[in-house]
Amino acid sequence: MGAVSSGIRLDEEHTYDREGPLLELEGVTKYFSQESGLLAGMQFDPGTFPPISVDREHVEAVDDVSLEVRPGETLGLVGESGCGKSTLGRTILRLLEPTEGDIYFKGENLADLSGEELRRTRSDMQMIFQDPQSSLDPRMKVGQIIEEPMRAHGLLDDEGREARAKDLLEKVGLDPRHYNRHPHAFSGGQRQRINLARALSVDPDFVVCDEPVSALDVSIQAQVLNTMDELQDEFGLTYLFIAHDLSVIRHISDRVAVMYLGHIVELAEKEELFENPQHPYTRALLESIPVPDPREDGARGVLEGEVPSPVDPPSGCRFRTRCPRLIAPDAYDWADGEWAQTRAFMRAIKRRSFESMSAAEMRREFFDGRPPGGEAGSVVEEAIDLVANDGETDREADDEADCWEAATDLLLDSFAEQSVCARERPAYELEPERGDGTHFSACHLHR
Ligand SMILES: Nc1ncnc2c1ncn2[C@@H]1O[C@H](COP(=O)(O)OP(=O)(O)OP(=O)(O)O)[C@@H](O)[C@H]1O
Repeated sequence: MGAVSSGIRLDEEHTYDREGPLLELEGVTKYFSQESGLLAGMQFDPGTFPPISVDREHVEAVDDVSLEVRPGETLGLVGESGCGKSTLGRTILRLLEPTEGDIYFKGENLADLSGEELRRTRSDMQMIFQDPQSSLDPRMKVGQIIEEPMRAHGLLDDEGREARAKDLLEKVGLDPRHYNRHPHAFSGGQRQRINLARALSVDPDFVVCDEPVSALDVSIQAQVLNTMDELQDEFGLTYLFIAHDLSVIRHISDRVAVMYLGHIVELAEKEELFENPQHPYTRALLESIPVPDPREDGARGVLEGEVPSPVDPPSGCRFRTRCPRLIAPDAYDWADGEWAQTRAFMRAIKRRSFESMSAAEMRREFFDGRPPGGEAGSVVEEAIDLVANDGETDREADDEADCWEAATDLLLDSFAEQSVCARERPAYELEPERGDGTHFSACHLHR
């Protein structure tokens, strides 16, 4: 093959123009097994050989994710750090072996591919990473860096590769005369452009972009995003765009998937998701975007508490332990407002967010003096008794802590763990308010 003269696409005949998704995930799950703490995880069982076994814990990084990515679109994947976004991206590209589930690319199950087919599919799916510094070999020249994937896939001859590398430099907004420079001569934004050129050198159809602009100055981010947008049209690209920053996601995405602790909790077209968010987690994320108004303190509805460990994630809805809208357990009768008060009381006890007070003060503070009646009321009274300081003189700190813990356990076991949010994993298709797409929300409020 000679130099590329007829445009930048290498194999237009392989462009995916069929109906249906380019990529489809069915129940994709990725657990990492890790040994639990030394000795703590050792089990001694004389009935087995060897009698000592090591308890393995599983980090449930991605759990049962099903979604599709359509040809030509940008699907944004957003969520707090550690929620499993990168793991999902890497599992899609088979850089990690899925624990369970299937990944279909252009209708083919990736697990069934081998030999030439697998090789071609691998070049069709590329990834760019957050840190343009460490992903570029400082000893190599920019031209070599861009040509490397073409060489690995046996594309073009030396002359053709050089011509294409220079073409690509121009396409990503760099000077082709810088072909012989080393990466250190470039700024962060320029280095990310080099990464783009390298990923595009093999003419992929699908690119996983893992936080590609997070390490860049905000002023540079938009420029790189705009270039990525232009290249998407020219190269016929489909992006899975991973970011924790909602403004970046809003800039680049057509549809947005929100991830929390290994689950997709909401997925909708961009406008629908930003204007009509349905999942309490999405709402909390949107509300925590800093507002550029100095009079706002930015602390509206901000997410409370820590993300639980993915080693032992909550049952049902994984967000329920932090959710301000946890659903009332059906096992009790609740009069208007009683559940909201009880839920707030339960959270305050769990966080120990108030100083010890008398039972009467607690009833007044949390229940306007009228705690719920019936069985729910008995549980509430029992919890109040546990932490109330009535008649107590100088309880030891340890005893005090035990009392709060006992009250927390009682309330969580009696109420939170009985909620449908704890008992069933939610999944609902909703009617969107905007656009004609679909709107998925994993929240039982849509029951
Ligand atoms: N190789 C590994 N072995 C064990 N646990 C891992 C491994 N890789 C990731 N994890 C864990 O899996 C979970 C998901 O991590 P992942 O990096 O996918 O999240 P993320 O949303 O991309 O976060 P970030 O934006 O911080 O990269 C985390 O709890 C992480 O500690």
